[in-house]
Order: sequence, then C-alpha cells, then structure tokens
Amino acid sequence: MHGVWRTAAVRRAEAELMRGLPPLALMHRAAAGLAATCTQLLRAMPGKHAGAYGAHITVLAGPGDNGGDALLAAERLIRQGAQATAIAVMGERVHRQALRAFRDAGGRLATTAPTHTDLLIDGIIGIGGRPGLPERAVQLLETIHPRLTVAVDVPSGVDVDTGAVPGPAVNADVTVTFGCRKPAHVLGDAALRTGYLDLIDIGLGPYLECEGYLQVPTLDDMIEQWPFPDELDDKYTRGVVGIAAGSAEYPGAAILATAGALSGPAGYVRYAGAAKAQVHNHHPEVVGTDSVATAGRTQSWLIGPGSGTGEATAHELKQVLARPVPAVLDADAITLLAQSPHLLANREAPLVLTPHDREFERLYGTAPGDRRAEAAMALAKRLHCTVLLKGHHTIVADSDGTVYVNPTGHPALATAGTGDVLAGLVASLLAAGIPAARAAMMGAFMHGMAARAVASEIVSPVASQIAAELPGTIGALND
Ligand SMILES: NC(=O)C1=CN([C@@H]2O[C@H](COP(=O)(O)OP(=O)(O)OC[C@H]3O[C@@H](n4cnc5c(N)ncnc54)[C@H](OP(=O)(O)O)[C@@H]3O)[C@@H](O)[C@H]2O)[C@@H](O)CC1
Ligand SMILES: Nc1ncnc2c1ncn2[C@@H]1O[C@H](COP(=O)(O)OP(=O)(O)O)[C@@H](O)[C@H]1O
Ligand SMILES: [K+]
Repeated sequence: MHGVWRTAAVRRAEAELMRGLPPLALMHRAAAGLAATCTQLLRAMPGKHAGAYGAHITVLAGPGDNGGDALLAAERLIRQGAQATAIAVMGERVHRQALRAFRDAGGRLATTAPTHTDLLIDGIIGIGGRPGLPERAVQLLETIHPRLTVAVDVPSGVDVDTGAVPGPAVNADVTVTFGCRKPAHVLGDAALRTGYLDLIDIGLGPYLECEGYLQVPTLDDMIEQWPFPDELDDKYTRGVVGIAAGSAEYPGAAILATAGALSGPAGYVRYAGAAKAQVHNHHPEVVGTDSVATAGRTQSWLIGPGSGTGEATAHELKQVLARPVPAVLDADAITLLAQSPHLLANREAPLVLTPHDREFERLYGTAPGDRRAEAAMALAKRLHCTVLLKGHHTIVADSDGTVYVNPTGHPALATAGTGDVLAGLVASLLAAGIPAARAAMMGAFMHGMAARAVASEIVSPVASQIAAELPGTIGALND
C-alpha cells in the first residue's frame, strides 16, 4: 500500500528533516533525483543526442523552490552535455542561488521559447502553488512543443491537495516527486496530468505521520490479501453470495452481476429475481430463486443493478437490509435509498454503496464536485457505510476515515454494464469475509486490471468481455 500525504503534512515532515541539514541539502537531493530521471528519459528517446549529451532542455522556472529544483537539475544535465535554456516565468522572482548555479554551468537564460525542445522541465510551481498558472507560463506552454514534459513534484497549476484542475495546468508525461505521493498524483483530473509518477527518496519517510491522508493499493496487496481457496474449504466456507439484480426488462444486469460474483472468491452464487431463467442459461452453476426471502442463507447480498425502482425492489431492499450480513447497494437500490434514507435506521451489518456521480448526488444532495475524496468520505461518515465512488481513479471511503484511491482502470470501462460486474465482484469478496472497505478496494483494483487487459486487445470492449477477463486476471495473482 502506498501512502499519500497532503501539503501541510509534507511541510511538517520537511521542517523536521531540514532541522539537521545544511541549507539547500534537500533541494540538491531532489535535483539529483530529477536529473537522473531526465537522463534516463533522454536515453530512451530516439534522436541525435546520446542521453543528456546533445539534448535540448528547456526549464520553466517559477518563483519558488520548485523552480530551484528544476534549475539545479538542469545544471547537472548541462554538465552531462545537454544544452539548456531557462525562462523565469515570473521575471525577477526566481530562485537566485539555483539560477546562479545554472548559469555558471553554461545554462542560457532567455525570455522567449527556444525553437526546439527535447525535454521540458516544469518547475513553475510545486506544493507551494495555488491552482492556476501565471499568464506568462500559459503563453509559453502554448509556444513550446517539447517531445517530452517532466513535471517537478506536481504538474504546475493543479490543486495539490484535492487533485482538482480548475484552471490552466501543465500536462506532464512524467512527474518526478520527492519524499511521498501527494493527492494530485492520484486523484481527479490532476492524476490524469501527472503521467508516469517517479518517486524520489529524499529521506522524508521517517518524518511523515504514519497514516497518510489516502492509501493507494498495489498489486502486492492483492497477491497478499486475495482469499484463494485452501484444501479444507468447501463451497459454503468460501462464502455464499446472493444477487438480487436484474428484472424481466433488464435481465442483462442480472447476468453481468452474477458473472462478477462468479469470478470472485465466493464458493456459491445464488440469484433471486425475475431474470433467473436467463441467468441460469448463461451461468448454469448459479442457483436461482424468485426472491430474497426464498434464497436461504448467504454471507453477503448485492441488490440494485437493473432492479427497477418500483415497489417490488423497495420490498426486496428492505429484506436485504434486514439481514445481518454485508450488502452492496448499487444502481436502483441507491436511488431507492436516496428516496428513503430511514431504511438504514436499524442497519448494523457492513454496507457498501457504489454510486457514480449522479447517484452520489441523489444520496448526498450535491454532486461530488472536484473534491472527490472529501465528498466520498463525508457520505461514508454520514451513512456510516463504505462508499465506492466510481470514475477514473475510483475512490473507496470508509466511515472510519480510511480512503483508498484505485490506481487501475481504463476509459474502456465507460460502457454500460461494467458497474454491474464490479458490484457482483465486491459482493463476492464480502461473502468471502473480506471487510467492507477492503472488499470494495480489491474489487475495483481487479476490475480495473481486467479492463486494462481487455482494452489492450479490443478497442471498445463491452462489459461481458471485461467480466470474462476477470477470472484470468484474478487467477494470475496466484502464479
Ligand atoms: N517539501 C519538501 O520536502 C521539498 C520541497 N522541494 C521543492 O520545493 C517545492 C515547494 O517550494 P515553495 O514552497 O517555494 O513553493 P513553490 O511550489 O515553488 O511555489 C510557491 C511560489 O509560487 C507562487 N505561486 C503559487 N501559486 C501561484 C500561481 N497559481 N500563480 C503564480 N504564482 C504562484 C508563490 O508566490 P505568491 O503568489 O504566493 O507570492 C510562491 O512564490 C516543492 O514542490 C519541491 O519542488 C524540494 O526542493 C526539496 C524537498
Ligand atoms: N473514464 C473512465 N475511466 C475509467 N473508468 C471509468 C470511466 N468511466 C467509468 N468508469 C468505470 O466504469 C464503471 C461504470 O459503472 P456504472 O456507471 O455503474 O455503469 P453501469 O451502471 O452501466 O454498469 C465503474 O467501475 C467506473 O469506475
Ligand atoms: K511543477
């Protein structure tokens, strides 16, 4: 699991670390890491230059230490044979010592963009920035057409603590950050502008508060935590999952949700609803009944995908919520809950809600906006449940304050029915005994992995193709 810390926490840690170090020590560490990454990128870039030697580098240097990092890294690249031009985007306001070092090494200070740039180093603003860019920086970014853009610490212009991008901002191919990940690297539109993230160790780790603001799961977490069956298991000990999804009008949702559940760790999938014949045709291993009441005991329930929002679903939702087992409420069940929040009055067992933005708005009253982690956290606390807020970089917030950000996924998931598959998979993880927030996080991670795998072969996959990929993607965890 990777931690993510906000600016204030980074500042506190930096102050502690700096206490025992000479001035500029941290900036030199940062610049050394940044220069090393730039050298590697230049080495991999086809062209006349050999690594940094002969490459054309442009530095956009802002007024603070972020500009200082960029200039000191460029100084190192010049010493390896690069030609570097720096533009101080706020004129006189530039890191003096770093600029002097840059110029002493042979760097050129200019006011206009050079005609050719192999590598643009964005040192306009870092964690000291407010969202947006100075006008001069916007103009320069429109003029320079680099082959590659490397952002220093964060892509300048983004809101570092929320990941929002309310104004102009840099679009980086690679971001080289220092000490730890920040929210902008993993959340919202800023995450899309971060590109590949390279984390440089500058010795900050021991000084950071032990709990980050956000947690980003890794493949190793999946490998360690996935509940694979063992020799002593039978179908019941692996967990029984109940699916109350689909309807005569929407049998597809039932088929997709059961496909998601079947690919998960549960040993037995029971379907309750009007699409039982269609589900059985697609998945002969699923046992079907007409209603939640006749489905027998399960260790989790999923209700909502394609269920409709009529009386019958409202009745089934009450049945599910009355059972003392974890439940996933998706789609129409979320709409019904938004209309009748009192349904949760006596609910104690774990509950996972899986809204997309419009469903979130129905439940919370306002849309998540661009402070997505905070929004998910607020809803989780209000309803005392786990919220899986869908989108690129899906967020899972738990009422205990834990927030996960999913690093996997693919725009190909933006197709009807993929949410049904995800909901079934999460319900299966719950049935296998995984705690709610972790089940939601693991489901989103593997769903995103499967989508990536399919999208590498098929330009516009459909939900059933993603569902079909899941068993293989999950099975590979055990290799
Ligand atoms: N923390 C660490 O561990 C380490 C940190 N290091 C590095 O330090 C960086 C932080 O440096 P920093 O504090 O000097 O702030 P930075 O981001 O350069 O910018 C602040 C300046 O920008 C200005 N400004 C802000 N927003 C603006 C806007 N929208 N449009 C226009 N101007 C704007 C603001 O001026 P103001 O307008 O407030 O007067 C102020 O002058 C960090 O990201 C990393 O690269 C490493 O060296 C070592 C380890
Ligand atoms: N642009 C995107 N990039 C990555 N994932 C996306 C994107 N758009 C949607 N998704 C994912 O696709 C799924 C869509 O779910 P949902 O909206 O419930 O669809 P449906 O109700 O049709 O099944 C979610 O897992 C969501 O996170
Ligand atoms: K930057």
